Amino acid sequence: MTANDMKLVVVGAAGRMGQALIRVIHETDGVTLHAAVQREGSPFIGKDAGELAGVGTLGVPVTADPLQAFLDAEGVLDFTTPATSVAFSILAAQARIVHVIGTTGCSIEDEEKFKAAGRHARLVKSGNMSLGVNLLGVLVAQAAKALPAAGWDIEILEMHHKHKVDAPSGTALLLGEAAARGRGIDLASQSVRVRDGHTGARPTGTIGFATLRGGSVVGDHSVVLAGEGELVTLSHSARDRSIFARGAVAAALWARDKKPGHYSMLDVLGLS
Ligand SMILES: NC(=O)C1=CN([C@@H]2O[C@H](COP(=O)(O)OP(=O)(O)OC[C@H]3O[C@@H](n4cnc5c(N)ncnc54)[C@H](OP(=O)(O)O)[C@@H]3O)[C@@H](O)[C@H]2O)C=CC1
Ligand SMILES: O=C(O)C1=N[C@H](C(=O)O)C[C@H](O)C1
Repeated sequence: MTANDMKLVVVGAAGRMGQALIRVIHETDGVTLHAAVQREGSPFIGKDAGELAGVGTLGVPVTADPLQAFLDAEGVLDFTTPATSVAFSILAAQARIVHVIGTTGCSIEDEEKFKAAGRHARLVKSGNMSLGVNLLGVLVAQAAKALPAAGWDIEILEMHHKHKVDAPSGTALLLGEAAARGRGIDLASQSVRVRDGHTGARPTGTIGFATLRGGSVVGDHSVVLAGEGELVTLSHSARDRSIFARGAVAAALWARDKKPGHYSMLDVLGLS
C-alpha cells in the first residue's frame, strides 16, 4: 500500500460480488480497501473484510455505518440492490466521490436518480463490467447494423445461477441496447421479453429475450441473428466473478480524475 493508493469502499461486502471485489482490491496495485459495508443487522458486521473474502486479515472490520465509511474515501464499489444503490448514490454525490454501480434490475425512476447523482459524483454504471462483454456489445451493434431487420431476427439468450433475482439480466439488456442502436430503433418499444401460449408469429424487427436460471452459472449470454438458412451467434461466457471486479476497480481508477458525470464502461474502456 502506498500513500497515493485510491481508497475504496466496498458496499454489500459479504455478497458474491462484494467478496470478489475485496479479493481484487487486495491483489491490485494502486488501490486499497478503505471500508467494507453491510446492512444493519447483518451477521457479518464486525468481522474482518479480508477474512470474509478469504485473503487473510486486512484490519478492516465490516461496518453498518456508510457515512463513517465514506469519510475520507475516494470511491465506492456497489453491487447490491437497486434501492441500496440509489441511497448510496446520494451519499456519494454529497461526498463528491467516485461511485461505481454494477447493480442490475434498476427501474427508469432509479436511472433518473443516478443521472441526478452524476451532477456531483463521478458515477460509472454498467450492467456488465467485463471487457469481454463490452467488446461483445460493440460487435453486436455492428452485426445488427450490417444484417437488415427484414431478413434477420435478433434473439438474446442468457443463463445465470439460481440465486439471481432480476430478469432479463443487465447484460442481456445492455446487448439489446447495442443491437437496437445498430438498427436505429428504440429497445423499449421493440423488445419481446416474455413468450407464453399462442403468441402469433414473430413481429419483424423486434428483439427477443429468453432467460434461463440454474445451478452456479456465473453468466452466459448469446446474441443470435437468425436469417433464412443461416444463423450468426455472438456469445460470452463468464467463468469467474473476478472479471466484473477487475472492471469495477479499473472504472474507479479511471474516474478518479474525471469531472462529475454519469459514465459507462464504454467510456472507461475507450469503446464509446
Ligand atoms: N454489472 C456487473 O458486472 C455485475 C452485476 N452484478 C449485479 O450485482 C448485484 C449483486 O449481485 P451479487 O453479489 O450476486 O448479490 P448478493 O446478494 O450476493 O450480494 C448483495 C449484497 O448486498 C448487500 N446489501 C443489500 N442491501 C444492502 C444495504 N442496504 N446496505 C449494505 N449492504 C446491502 C446484501 O446483504 P444481505 O445479504 O444482508 O441482503 C449482500 O451482501 C446484482 O444486481 C447483480 O445482478 C453481479 C455481477 C456482475
Ligand atoms: O447477477 C449476476 O450474477 C450477474 N449480473 C449481471 C447481469 O445482470 O447481467 C452481470 C453478470 O452477468 C452476473
